Amino acid sequence: MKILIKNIAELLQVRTTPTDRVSGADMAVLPTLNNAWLLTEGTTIAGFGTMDTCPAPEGAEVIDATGRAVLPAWCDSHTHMVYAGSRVQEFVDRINGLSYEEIAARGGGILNSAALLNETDEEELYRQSAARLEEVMRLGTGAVEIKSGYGLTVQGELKMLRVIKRLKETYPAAIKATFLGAHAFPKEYKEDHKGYMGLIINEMLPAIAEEGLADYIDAFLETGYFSVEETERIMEAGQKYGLPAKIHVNQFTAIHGIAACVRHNALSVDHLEIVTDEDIEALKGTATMPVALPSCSYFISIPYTPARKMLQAGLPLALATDFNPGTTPSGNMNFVVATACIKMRMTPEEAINAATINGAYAMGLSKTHGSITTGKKANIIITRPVSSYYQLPYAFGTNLVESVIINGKVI
Ligand SMILES: N=CN[C@@H](CCC(=O)O)C(=O)O
Ligand SMILES: [Zn+2]
Repeated sequence: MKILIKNIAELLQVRTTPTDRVSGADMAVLPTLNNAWLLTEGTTIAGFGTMDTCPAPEGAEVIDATGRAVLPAWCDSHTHMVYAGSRVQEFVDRINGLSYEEIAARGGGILNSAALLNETDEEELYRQSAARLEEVMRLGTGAVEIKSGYGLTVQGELKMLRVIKRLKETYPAAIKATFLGAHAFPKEYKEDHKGYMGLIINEMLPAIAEEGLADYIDAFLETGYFSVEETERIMEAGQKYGLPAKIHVNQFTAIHGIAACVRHNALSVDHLEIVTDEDIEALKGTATMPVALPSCSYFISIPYTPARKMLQAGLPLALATDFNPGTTPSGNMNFVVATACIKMRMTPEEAINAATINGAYAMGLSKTHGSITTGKKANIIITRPVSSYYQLPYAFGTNLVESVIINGKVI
């Protein structure tokens, strides 16, 4: 199957030389073609150019994109979209004055979602999760990472990861699975960290590896959750099974966790609402991608990642949703991009780079996703008519995604 998109007003994120990620000042550059065409063939991008070179391939479906922007589908490198039910009561509790940490200290938060998940059967969990995935694909997400971490038992974690596997097999979006058994200490292990660490390392990990259910390993490195030392053990255990680390860190406190993640060659460090100069120094010149989650800052009213400071230091930055029932019940990457521009003072060019090419890097997909490049996956957003792509973050509450192509098919 071939699709020819022609008369594209602005074709964004056009990369002809291999680019795995962009950093610092380069993030302000978004290579663009005006008055362009793009051809897909099968599941990949077959070519693109300006309209004076537009081909007329036989049998191609033709889409006229007059007045529209076309860009790579979003690459959302951090989600927890496999979960049961919601935490809507905690949302109201926060409105009434409780903080995220206070709710967690009362036994709510992650443990609340874990209790519900363990009561929910796999079929129902799949049904709820598939509906979320379908929604975000319609909003332009073509590649997504999904974490476990609401099981916190061997069976619960396996159930989540099996649901992720089934989503991978069923949907055209690229999906990476991350094992997050180290998301919180279950109540019965509150005073027995060693015991839960043993369960993760000696029981969960081997069972997950046996079924080939995970691509990455994660831990919530935070005061009151997993310490630097515990997270280091988790990363080392993951390495033994070939699972690189993607770590939740610096959401509420900076406790020298980023340097530890870098030492363990983490693929990404995510959240980063609190970032010190030492953290920035630790990230410089490394292969670790910092990932900001502005919808989380928005929803639970915590600081935004200091993007300007990080880009000025020459670092790269990716943007992701953090879609989860507690801190971010939204998987909308369009809102993430807008919020990064509005609240983190990222330019539209920086935000789009962060949500495409750098997002792909943060889940090991930059060879196949994240840019308009011949041979990469045909994962494409066509917008509604816009005066320019600046309208994407500007009109922040409006859905400007008109159609989405994933793996060469209009979804
Ligand atoms: N902070 C850790 N994990 C999730 C939230 C988990 C939850 O509250 O359910 C996050 O990334 O924000
Ligand atoms: Zn998260």
